[in-house]
Amino acid sequence: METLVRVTDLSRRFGSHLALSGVNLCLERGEVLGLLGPNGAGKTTCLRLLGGMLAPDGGRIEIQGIDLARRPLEAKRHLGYLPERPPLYPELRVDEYLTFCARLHRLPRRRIGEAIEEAKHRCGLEDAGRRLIAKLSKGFRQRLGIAQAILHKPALLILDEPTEGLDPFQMRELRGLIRELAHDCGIILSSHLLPEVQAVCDRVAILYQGQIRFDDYLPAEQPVYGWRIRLGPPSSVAQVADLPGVAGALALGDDRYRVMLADDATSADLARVILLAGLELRELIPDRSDLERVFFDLIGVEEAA
Ligand SMILES: Nc1ncnc2c1ncn2[C@@H]1O[C@H](COP(=O)(O)OP(=O)(O)OP(=O)(O)O)[C@@H](O)[C@H]1O
Repeated sequence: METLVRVTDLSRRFGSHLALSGVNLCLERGEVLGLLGPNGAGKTTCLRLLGGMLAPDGGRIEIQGIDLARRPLEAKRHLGYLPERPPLYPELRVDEYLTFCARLHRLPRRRIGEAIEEAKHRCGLEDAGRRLIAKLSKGFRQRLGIAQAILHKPALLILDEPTEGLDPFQMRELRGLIRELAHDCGIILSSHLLPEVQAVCDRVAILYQGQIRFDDYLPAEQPVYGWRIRLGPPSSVAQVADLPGVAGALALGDDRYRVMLADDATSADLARVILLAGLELRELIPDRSDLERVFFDLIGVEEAA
């Protein structure tokens, strides 16, 4: 494993407001890390610090072992950054814009043409070179934003809310691209959507009020979505498992059960068959993974408030 990024005890204030405090993170090559949190949690601040756009008040960032504060130019050579709003010039054509970015990345002149073709190919922009940026769809603009970030083949790619504002089809395409890019670099992306992070990331760090509250790998397989029920006594796991639409049941004690539904069954179906079987339904709640529990405890409550 090659550690691309190591963040230690990072903090940043804006006036009296502590936007980020005591953040520790690391990222290995090949990993996609999702920074998940509600609006104002500190995601953009964290990514801007990682990208060297903002200086921290405390802590340390190392990119491929290079201290970003001490050797910024050297460290930044290893990173590509897509801000929340891609820095595009609508009056330029795609090739013109990428040539401009290649110069900013200080690519040698003789390598620019080849680097642009490769970045366009990876981002599905092969036929877009002559198109005016003003005329590109939102999905293509995001692709172009990513193309400018990977021109110089960085080891670390930072993507701030990359799928924000895309339609479901564009989102799926961009997720595929992110997974593919992760074959040869490490990626940190931010999102405020749990399913988004679950769909594309290997690991998730939940940021809330400027602090990391959860940091763990996601299971390779999506957790099977289940339900927890509590019935009136007496009841048995066999009664629950035999209900139509129930694929499996596990007794949790005190007439509580974890229930897996067959593919097309819903929680409303479950409630109906329980009542039809003459059982008393006292509780029916979604069975969440640890990640979902943390996320909904912190963020679900916040958003509902
Ligand atoms: N330049 C700034 N000046 C003052 N306060 C700022 C600045 N940038 C961010 N903040 C504050 O820091 C906190 C974290 O903001 P940040 O943009 O990092 O959150 P976020 O998680 O990216 O939110 P969003 O999902 O809305 O983009 C917020 O309270 C925000 O108002």
